[in-house]
Amino acid sequence: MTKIKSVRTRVWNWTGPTVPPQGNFCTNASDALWIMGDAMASFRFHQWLTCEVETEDGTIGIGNAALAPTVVKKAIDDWYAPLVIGEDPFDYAYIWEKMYRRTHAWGRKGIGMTAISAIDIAIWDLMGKLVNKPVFKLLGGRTKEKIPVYYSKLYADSIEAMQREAEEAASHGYQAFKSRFGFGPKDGMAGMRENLKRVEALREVLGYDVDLMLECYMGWTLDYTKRMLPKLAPFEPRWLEEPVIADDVAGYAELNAMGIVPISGGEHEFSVIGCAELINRKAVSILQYDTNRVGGITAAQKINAIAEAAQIPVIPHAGQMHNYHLTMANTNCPISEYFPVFDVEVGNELFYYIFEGDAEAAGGYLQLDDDTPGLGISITDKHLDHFEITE
Ligand SMILES: O=C(O)C(=O)C[C@@H](O)CO
Ligand SMILES: [Mg+2]
Repeated sequence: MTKIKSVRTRVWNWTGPTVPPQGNFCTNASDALWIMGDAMASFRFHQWLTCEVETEDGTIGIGNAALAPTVVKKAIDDWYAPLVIGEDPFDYAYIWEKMYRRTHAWGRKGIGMTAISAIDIAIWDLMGKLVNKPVFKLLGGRTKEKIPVYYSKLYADSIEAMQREAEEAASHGYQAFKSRFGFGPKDGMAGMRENLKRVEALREVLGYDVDLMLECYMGWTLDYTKRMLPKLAPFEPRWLEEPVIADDVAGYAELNAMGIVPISGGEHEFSVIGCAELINRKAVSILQYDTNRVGGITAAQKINAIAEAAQIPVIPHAGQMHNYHLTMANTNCPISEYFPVFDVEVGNELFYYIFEGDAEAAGGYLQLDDDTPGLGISITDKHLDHFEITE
């Protein structure tokens, strides 16, 4: 069997045009700081990491990650690549444990686990290519004719702009939509009313026969969320996402136990055991690990089994092919998040400019090809003018 001979990392720094963020476009963890600065400071993904794992026979698997790419690159180059080179990619579970355990003192959450994720995703792409099968066929196969997706954008804006965007999205056949709150604890009662007006306005144009999800991106507090939940309930949100900071697992459990609106989260949780804690403590009703942070496909598939046993649906955070393959192969993953193709804004959509082959939604669904090996993406040179690449 062919062995891994190299791991190549590149940081893709977007230098092209970006859509400037509106004020109050999305609450986030930095809102609690007394000096208000850049509204996008705690989430801007204008850099991306690609990680290519190559075997002796010249086959290349592609992985990627979007968290702190320059630091993750250094971690892979200096620490993780040497652990992987010389291994058989089909020993993926062993390789994962080797990466996890050899760096356990410092690597098990955050940067370290993101590095493991990027390599692991590349190894799955590689395995698919080596056996000429799509990754979802290695994970269990097709559990759905096609994957329903939810439209994920609707950042807070004027009521008219949000209604226009929702109507436009609905006209493309989406049956589920996720919107972002613009106001949080620092905005007091007046901000609460602004939040509620926008949810009401979205229901006004979308009606109540489709799903509406609401995202806080960790910009609220426990107290604020407790006050908001009864006010949101009449609008029948499918879930309230990441109301409080990721470390406040007790807060998630308390909010979820209120049973007013299902609480979702997990996109900032790491590893099998980290997600198992969210599940075991019933901290979330919907688990949303991010595959390129949580530990890649190897970890995600184990988490899927734990979540399924607890009957907690898994809807991975973000678009991207690795998430779609997992969703296709798991009955307990009912739907995928979908970032519409758009000019670069917060950066969620940057992967469309780095890769070719990402599935595109049509009529509210997307499809994976039974005959395309691996994840089905390649690195494109179409937008090279708009990137500064560090190797
Ligand atoms: O898509 C999500 O769930 C995110 O958290 C993305 C981020 O951009 C906040 O909206
Ligand atoms: Mg989210």
